[in-house]
Amino acid sequence: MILSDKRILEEIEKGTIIIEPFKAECLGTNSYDVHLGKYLATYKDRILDAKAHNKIEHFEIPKDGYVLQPGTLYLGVTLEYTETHAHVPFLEGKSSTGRLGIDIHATAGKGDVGFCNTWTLEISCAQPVRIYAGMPIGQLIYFIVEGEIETMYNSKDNAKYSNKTTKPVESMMWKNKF
Ligand SMILES: Nc1ccn([C@H]2C[C@H](O)[C@@H](COP(=O)(O)OP(=O)(O)OP(=O)(O)O)O2)c(=O)n1
Repeated sequence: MILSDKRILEEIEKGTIIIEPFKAECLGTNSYDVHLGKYLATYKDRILDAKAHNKIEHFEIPKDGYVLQPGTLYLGVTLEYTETHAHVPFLEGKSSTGRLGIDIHATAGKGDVGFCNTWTLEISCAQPVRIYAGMPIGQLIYFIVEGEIETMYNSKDNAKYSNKTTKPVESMMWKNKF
């Protein structure tokens, strides 16, 4: 089950969901709209290696926007810092971004109970498109979780994306043993 607008507000009042900054007008019927933060990043190397620590370069989106090009993976970040202590948060695109040919995640939409951070966006586009810091970019939806949680995401030793940041974070796949 997905939380309704009223239930999201109740959870915010209880402190089990935190969204900063929070604006009432961003609350949808059963979602909350999130916005593009000012930093983007691209990988330094063209060929990525799933076993290696692939380094990224951050840059700021200029005031008059930045044109994304097809064939490049851009890492973005939500303006919003979120904490979700009792539900499973999912990051989804918005129809209006999708209709511009913008994907905001390559494969990872699911968050974990206990995740406390900004969200890294895995951005690609179908054709060149100018994007702007602060534009609506996606939406968070909240699922009710069944059963007790033994290990919250932020308390896991191996929670790779739990260091608080306002910038996009590169893949930490290199920390996995395989
Ligand atoms: N587009 C996304 C998707 C997820 N996350 C955050 C929320 C998740 O709680 C956290 C971890 O996501 P995954 O479990 O999908 O990632 P991994 O399994 O690779 O990492 P870990 O081993 O830390 O669980 O990353 C994010 O910032 N941006």
